[in-house]
Amino acid sequence: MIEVTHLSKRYGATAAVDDLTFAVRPGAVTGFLGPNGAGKSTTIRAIVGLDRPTSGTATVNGRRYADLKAPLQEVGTMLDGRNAHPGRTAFGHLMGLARTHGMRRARVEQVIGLAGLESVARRRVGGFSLGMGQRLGIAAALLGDPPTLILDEPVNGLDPDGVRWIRHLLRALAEEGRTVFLSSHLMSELAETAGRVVVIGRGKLLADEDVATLVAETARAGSVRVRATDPGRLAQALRTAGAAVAVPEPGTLEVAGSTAGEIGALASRLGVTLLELSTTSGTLEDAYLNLTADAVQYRASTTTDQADAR
Ligand SMILES: Nc1ncnc2c1ncn2[C@@H]1O[C@H](COP(=O)(O)OP(=O)(O)OP(=O)(O)O)[C@@H](O)[C@H]1O
Repeated sequence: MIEVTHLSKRYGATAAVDDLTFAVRPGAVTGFLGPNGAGKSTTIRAIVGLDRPTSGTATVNGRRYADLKAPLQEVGTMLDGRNAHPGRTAFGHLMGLARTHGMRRARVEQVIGLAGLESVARRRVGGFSLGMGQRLGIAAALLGDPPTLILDEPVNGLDPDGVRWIRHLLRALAEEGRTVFLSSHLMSELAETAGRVVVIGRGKLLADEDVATLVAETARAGSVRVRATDPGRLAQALRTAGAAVAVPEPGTLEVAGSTAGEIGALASRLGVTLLELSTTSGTLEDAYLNLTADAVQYRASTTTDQADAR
């Protein structure tokens, strides 16, 4: 379990992380989302002891990272896929890590298999594609067979096959009872992988929820697209019934606050023939953009304010 409690980190006048509190539990993949500059990397660096918080704490299984006896066996991290020496082979890089942490060659072979690196294990890391570098970073994170994994933007640079691979791997690791925490600035990347999401903006917590709850909330906020023989009459009746009706193009209605079934029944009562009736549920991406809209706007207006002040 990862626990972040009243965590704040300031860089001069910038509050990169501002009184952030959340917990990441085992047995699920938890996504860590926020727009660029929201404070995700700063939070992760505080969790793994690379940044000293201005105030508050970040612990893994109740202890600060610096106090962990065998960090590699307790927390697997991937903060930057490209931290291996370019002149080394993938195998050499992993073997070096394994030796300094008292791990056996068999484990190195195992993680090379898990990360799908068999065919390139003897090649120099300097010639690796971004995706291969990410796989190597994940292999290194898994080396100590840790119960907790923290991955900063692991999907970055992976092709569709790689994305599918990492989704399966992370879900399987969570199903084994591990704590899996990964950051992204794209909801779409996480929606199919994570069971839970922690969303931040401007260093503050915006949401800490099950993805299923977010999906349900988003679906409720969806709308119904309607084309009908007498759209004007149908629109009026819908408005009278309390629905919000927009007309995106002549003859087409966009209805919120009424289900497709209710609209169908109403049209039938009015004797209006429906030509189209389709539900458009809001996407998780929409929910995320709504959540973070203020954070992004704030950043944009701050830049403008600064420009105006000059
Ligand atoms: N070492 C530093 N010195 C000064 N400011 C910093 C430093 N590191 C981060 N910041 C600032 O803190 C804020 C949060 O940055 P952080 O990198 O944690 O965000 P992020 O959510 O990881 O963003 P991204 O998705 O772009 O990686 C930003 O305004 C950033 O400019």
